[in-house]
Amino acid sequence: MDDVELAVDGLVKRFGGITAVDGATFAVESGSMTGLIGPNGAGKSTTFNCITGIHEPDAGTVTFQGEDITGIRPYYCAEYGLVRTFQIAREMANMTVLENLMLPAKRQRGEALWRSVLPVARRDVVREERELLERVWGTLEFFEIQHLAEEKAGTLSGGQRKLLELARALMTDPEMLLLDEPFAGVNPTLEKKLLEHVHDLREEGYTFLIVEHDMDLIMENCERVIVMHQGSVLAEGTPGAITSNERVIEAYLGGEV
Ligand SMILES: Nc1ncnc2c1ncn2[C@@H]1O[C@H](COP(=O)(O)OP(=O)(O)OP(=O)(O)O)[C@@H](O)[C@H]1O
Repeated sequence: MDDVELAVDGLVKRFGGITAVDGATFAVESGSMTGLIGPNGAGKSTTFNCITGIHEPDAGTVTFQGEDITGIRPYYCAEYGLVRTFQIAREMANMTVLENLMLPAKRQRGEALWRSVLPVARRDVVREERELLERVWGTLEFFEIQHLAEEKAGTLSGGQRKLLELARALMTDPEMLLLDEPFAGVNPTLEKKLLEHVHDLREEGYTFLIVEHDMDLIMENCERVIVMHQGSVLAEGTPGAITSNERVIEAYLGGEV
């Protein structure tokens, strides 16, 4: 692998008696679009949560751009440039699309913290707000959802919400995005659009790791695929190699999907 963006090594996460992730080891190449697949309960979401600081792993390491980020809190993880998309939570649903995009960008700047201790000229605040709004509108335009700016997030369709989730993640200025089922419940037209956006962003240099149950979608759009099974990595390779891998076929035909 030329340039490793993210490396997960011997990751373990237990919940009481359940070992959700059991020694997962894999690497994601910079600028790649990599799929993380596996039968239900394979440990994909828990792996995402351990990488992005939502869960603290019981063992193993997470290295991002050569730095050990194991166990750091989600906020710091985003500061490093590594973010995962989140479903729009209930409190976000009552906010407009515009407000939903303003919030992560403001948080990223640690606004409240430094403003409370440093005197800031009013014109700087105004300039920053203007720049932020320009970024928000740029992002809305990129995703072609300007017309939804004043809509409450809770009123959006499933597909529009997925666009908003991706847009929100982008507002934190990431370098790598972890997408957990970004296409679930999205109609084919919006799915195509969403995929185009992801490919455009990839061409700009973003790295993607995507958990998705739609196997065809992963195989058609990712250049590398990691297969998890029972908490560890069963296989890793190109879509062609994965599709014909006997162990992968067995894991999927084991009646778990
Ligand atoms: N917070 C938790 N508490 C207890 N057990 C959990 C918790 N989170 C996950 N698990 C268990 O860990 C295992 C792995 O779950 P995980 O959600 O990571 O798998 P997954 O591959 O993402 O599955 P799916 O494709 O169904 O979303 C499952 O047995 C699950 O029940």
